Amino acid sequence: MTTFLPQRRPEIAIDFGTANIRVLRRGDGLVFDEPSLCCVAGKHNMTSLFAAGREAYAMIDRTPAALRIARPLCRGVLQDIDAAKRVLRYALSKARGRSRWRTPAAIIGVPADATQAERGAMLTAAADAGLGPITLLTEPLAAAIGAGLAVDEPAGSMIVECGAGTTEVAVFSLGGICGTGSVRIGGDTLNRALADQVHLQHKFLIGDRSAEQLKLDYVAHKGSRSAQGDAIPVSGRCLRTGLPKTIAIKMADLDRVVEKHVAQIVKVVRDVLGQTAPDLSQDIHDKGILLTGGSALVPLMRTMIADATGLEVMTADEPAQCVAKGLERLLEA
Ligand SMILES: Nc1ncnc2c1ncn2[C@@H]1O[C@H](COP(=O)(O)OP(=O)(O)OP(=O)(O)O)[C@@H](O)[C@H]1O
Repeated sequence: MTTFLPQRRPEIAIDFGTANIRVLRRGDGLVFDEPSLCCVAGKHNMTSLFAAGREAYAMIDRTPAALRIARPLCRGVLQDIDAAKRVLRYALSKARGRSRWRTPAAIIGVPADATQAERGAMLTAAADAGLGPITLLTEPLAAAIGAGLAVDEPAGSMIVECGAGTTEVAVFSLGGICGTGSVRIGGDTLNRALADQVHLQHKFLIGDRSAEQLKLDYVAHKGSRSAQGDAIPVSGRCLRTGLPKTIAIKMADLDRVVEKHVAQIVKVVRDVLGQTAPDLSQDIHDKGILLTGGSALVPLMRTMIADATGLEVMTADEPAQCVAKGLERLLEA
């Protein structure tokens, strides 16, 4: 695994995701895991940090005019350098503990299809936040290592890394990536699709956090044998009356939205399989496909990919932590 390591041994690694940021410290493992957003006060280039991470998450959809929620990443890549710097500085200050690092060498995960400009933006934000030499590592590779796949072997293996902003499909052999495909959709896009469904069908508005909760309730309902009824309550504002209300959303209506969402991911998986060399294909046929990332827990993900490919599809243990676990293994190597 030494092939992935930079020249100066990194002290920390960062899984900077659309939904969550996780910081790993060499020797200590995961030392920070919070939502990757911040809340800023003021306008234009006269802003100051009001809150970040978990505290800022609690403020979503509840900010007065003087405050604004800023998300560093959108669809898996950096969109707001200023917010990225603030969130990174906050995460590093929390992760530092009693360590005395100054400009620590770091590994940061990025999507495999990130452009040079997107990689450059991440390097700039990280350097401005006080990080030293930075090595960018593709997230699917980190996820595969974290999930325990033998990526160094001369045999093909495939993962689907299902994040909040992006979903990446990758085939590995001999420590390298032999094929990739991606679609810039993920858990956040699904939340929006669910909120749109509620809006269109019920003339009812729900906020970002309610949409996330609706999705998590749907997942829990699907997974629970004892779940009662075929509807999930959601709170928001009725557009007909303008009043706050709680309504019930039928599971069948949510099934249709999730199915449409997962179908886009299934298409990418099939495309990548269609471009994979025959021997690697055979290996994947023997080993199956592994799902990683928090959105791997979306119920139809496993079954729809299995049905469309005829392959065994497994979900990694603690899928949301796979990138962080892979980065930790590289830090300790
Ligand atoms: N039980 C669950 N069922 C479905 N989705 C879930 C569950 N738990 C978490 N998620 C979703 O997983 C996503 C977060 O996963 P993860 O932390 O892997 O993404 P990320 O690294 O922030 O995103 P990206 O890699 O796209 O930048 C969120 O969209 C969240 O709603």
